[in-house]
Formats: sequence, structure tokens, C-alpha cells
Amino acid sequence: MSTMGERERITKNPIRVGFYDIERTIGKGNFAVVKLARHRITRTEVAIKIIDKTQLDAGNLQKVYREVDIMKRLDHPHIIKLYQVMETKNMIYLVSEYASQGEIFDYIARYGRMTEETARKTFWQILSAVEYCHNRNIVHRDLKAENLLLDSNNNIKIADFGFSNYYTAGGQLSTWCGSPPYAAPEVFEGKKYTGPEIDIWSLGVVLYVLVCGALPFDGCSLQALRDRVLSGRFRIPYFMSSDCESLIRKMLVLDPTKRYGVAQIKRHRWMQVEVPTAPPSSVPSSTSQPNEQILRLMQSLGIDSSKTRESIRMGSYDHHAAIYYLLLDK
Ligand SMILES: CC1(C)C(=O)N([C@H]2C=Cc3c(O)cccc32)c2nc(Nc3ccccc3)ncc21
Repeated sequence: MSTMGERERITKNPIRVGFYDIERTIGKGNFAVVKLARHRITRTEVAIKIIDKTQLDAGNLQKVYREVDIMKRLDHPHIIKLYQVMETKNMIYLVSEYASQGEIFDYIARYGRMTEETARKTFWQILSAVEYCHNRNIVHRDLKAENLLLDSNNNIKIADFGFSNYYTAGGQLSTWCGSPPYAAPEVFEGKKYTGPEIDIWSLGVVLYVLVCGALPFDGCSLQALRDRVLSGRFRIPYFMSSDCESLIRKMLVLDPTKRYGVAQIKRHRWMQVEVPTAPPSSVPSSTSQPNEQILRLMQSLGIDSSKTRESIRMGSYDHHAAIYYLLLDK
């Protein structure tokens, strides 16, 4: 019996979630699958994270709701944008921006290490997104090459706030988070931490990966990796400039109180070589004033603009908001 081809099946009777036609799977997690989909009206590509709530215990369900709450507060050109949240009794559908070029990890695996010029442009984008989160008392806690995605213009889009949390200046977090090669020494030692300083350590590892195409700390076992990290020693290849080495050494500092902060990184010589693009935080975020042109376009599509205005203002993340954000990003 000839099985209907996948593409033929989708065109005949597409699998739909809300106003989206599901196209293919782009990622699988423990209790979630991520699908590439296309909005039926705007034809824009989106990524939909589909979470089966029945597979989650209370703790993990709480973590999902916290991830959604944090995503709703973030509106930055280098952070994956959440467009819409749909929830049924058993499922949650998170509709968000699709980064079509995938992981920077795969980019480096394919093209090798970056020139320091490319690494600088990339690192400025990552740093501005992390600074934006820290300024909103949000710490990512799982920064790594696999979570740094690239869009069609090769711009950075930070993904996966599944480990993120709120932090306070005097407060202390203790959860063991992130991926071991990117984890700060104090995390390996099970010490409490404030928050931003463990993102800074991970950024030091990320910068090393961008410039060297390899991890600074590695090991054939968790214990071997732990020993390497706690030694604070890592190899500097011949091709790394002394300015770059100097910056990395200021981020991969064992003592979190002596580790560089975002402001110090931005002032460092290696970062100053070119005029970085204007910090995106100066770009008016879409949640401040709705874009009248988009609202008029939606009105012409027969979509009630007062309803859209309300749903943006309320942060409803419903169909009206999704169409607005999708047209905004076009
Ligand atoms: C919704 C969201 C943020 C997400 O959860 N993922 C998943 C899915 C795969 C994956 C990964 O491989 C690494 C990190 C996040 C993810 C996304 N992946 C993409 N693009 C992509 C495109 C080709 C290959 C990998 C990722 N854009 C947006 C997202």
C-alpha cells in the first residue's frame, strides 16, 4: 500500500494547532517536543513548544509556568520572543519566534572557530541580551552554545529559559543548573550564589568556545571535569589574541566576588575594538507603544485593532497578540 508522502499528507489535511499548520519536529525534550509551524494568515514560520502536562510532576509543572512567566517579561532582539500561549487540560502550546539557522554549536561544528571579529559581534549580542535579563532580575543559568540560536540574518537568539529564575541582590540561589562544562566552580561545590555571576562564568566559557571552537574545561568524567574547573586552569591556543585571553581570564575567575560583571566586560579593550551596534535596549520595545501601522494592517485584514491593542497592553499572548508580533517581526 503506498503510504501518502509526509508533504502530501500535510498539504491534504495539515495538522493544525490554533491558527498554525504544523510542518516538522525540530527538537525533542523530556516532556516536550518543538515543532516548526506556519501561521495560516501571516504565513510566518514559528516554533511551537508542545508540553504534555500529564507527564510532569508538580515541581516540573511549576518550572514550566515560571519559564512562561519569565518569557512574557522579555522583549529583546536577541532573545527568542514568545508570541502566544495556548493551554488545554493536558497540554501547553508555547508559540514563539523561530531561529531558522539553529544552534551556534552546529555553526561552529560545521565552519570551525570564529574569527575574533565575528566572535566580538556575536558576543556583543549575547552580552546585551544577558544584561537585559539581569537588569530585570532574571538569571538564565543555562547559557551554552547549544542554547544560542541564529536567525536567518545570523543574529543571536537566546533560547530555553527552562532553568532561569528571579534573583535579588542580597538573595541566594542554590539549585544546580546548567550544563557541566559551562557550570561555575561555586555551582560544582554546591555553594549558594546570587545569580548573575554564574551567567558571567558561562559567558566566559561561551566566548572561549566561539574563538577556539573547543571547550576550556573538559573531562572524560564529571569528577575529572569538576577537578579541571576547580583548578581554574585552561589552555590558551597560539591563535588567541592577548586582549581576548585577558578578557576570558577576567570572566573565568574562581572567586565569584572577583569575577567581572557585565559593565566591566563592556569596557574591556577586546570589546572596544569596533563601534558595537547601538545597544538594542535603546530600541523601543513593542510592549511599550503598539505599532499603529501594524494595527492598521491588521484592521485591513478584518482583525479588530482595539481587541489587539487590548491584548498587547494586557500581555494576553492570545491570537490577536500572535498576529501582531508576527507582523511586527516581518
Ligand atoms: C521554541 C524554541 C526557543 C525552542 O525551544 N527550540 C528548540 C528546538 C530545537 C532546539 C535546539 O536544538 C537548541 C535549543 C532550543 C531548541 C527552538 N529552536 C529554534 N530553531 C532551531 C532550528 C533548527 C535547529 C534547532 C533549533 N527556534 C526556536 C526554538
